[in-house]
Amino acid sequence: SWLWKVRICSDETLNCFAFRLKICGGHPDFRLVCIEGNIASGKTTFLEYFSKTSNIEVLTEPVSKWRDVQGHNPLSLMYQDPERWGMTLQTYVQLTMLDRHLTPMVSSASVRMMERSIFSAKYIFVENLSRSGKMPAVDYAILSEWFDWITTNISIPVDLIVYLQTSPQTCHDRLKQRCREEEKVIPLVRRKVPRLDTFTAFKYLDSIHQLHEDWLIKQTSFPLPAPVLVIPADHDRQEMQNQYEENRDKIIAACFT
Ligand SMILES: Nc1ncnc2c1ncn2[C@@H]1O[C@H](COP(=O)(O)OP(=O)(O)O)[C@@H](O)[C@H]1O
Ligand SMILES: Nc1nc2c(ncn2[C@H]2C[C@H](O)[C@@H](COP(=O)(O)O)O2)c(=O)[nH]1
Repeated sequence: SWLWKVRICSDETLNCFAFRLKICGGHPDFRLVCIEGNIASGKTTFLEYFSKTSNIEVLTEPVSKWRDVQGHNPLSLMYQDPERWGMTLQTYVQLTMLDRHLTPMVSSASVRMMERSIFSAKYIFVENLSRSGKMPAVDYAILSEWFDWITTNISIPVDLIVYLQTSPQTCHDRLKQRCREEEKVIPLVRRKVPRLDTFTAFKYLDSIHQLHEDWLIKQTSFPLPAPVLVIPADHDRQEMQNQYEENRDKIIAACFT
């Protein structure tokens, strides 16, 4: 029996055990709040504000990984040719968002705020590529099987979704202001051209907006992994900080009910 005890305590067994625990969802000792919203709706700004709170740990979207994976930029490739590169980007988004969900806390905080989720990657962005005819059915089917396997076999607890609800016009204006390199291929003016642009910004932002509304407000499209707290986010910076403060206690309380 001592040999069995030695085997149980051997490193590879413990590592394997820890891995299984991680995959099978050992109960995390923190609450997770996913901050959802359209492109340029103010999620990063929201997280920057709450990152100053001692009891909250913040995880932003791994956009830097999508812009540089071993020297490749799948985000840029997708914007330039979504039919060819949509699957490539979404496969990597799904991997990196799963990694985000499973990343252990690095602090003693009891609440983690995470920018978006593996759920919005699938229910918003993959769905948008598919519905706009920019993702072949076979790609959509394979991504969906991957997503279903992951969410069936791996525990991915979410305690609250905060939805920063904006109008597409507000996001359009802020996107121009931010001016991210890869997004420059999105024509930021409503162009009247005979053929449809790959990404006519306003149409793109409006589609992404509608998918958020269907999922988080009307609740007619996909299941919700957690309750939703809606924060109107079209206001200016100062008013948004007031909104953040007015909702701070509500956010924390919702995590522990
Ligand atoms: N309330 C606001 N009013 C005006 N500009 C804002 C506001 N919140 C954020 N911004 C600006 O809009 C752009 C997008 O904000 P960001 O927080 O990066 O959005 P997201 O993370 O949702 O893409 C940034 O340039 C940011 O400085
Ligand atoms: N095709 C996808 N694009 C995505 C996804 N998640 C984010 N994004 C894009 C949208 C923006 O260009 C950029 C960062 O998003 P912000 O909302 O922070 O501006 O990445 C996705 O799953 N698929």
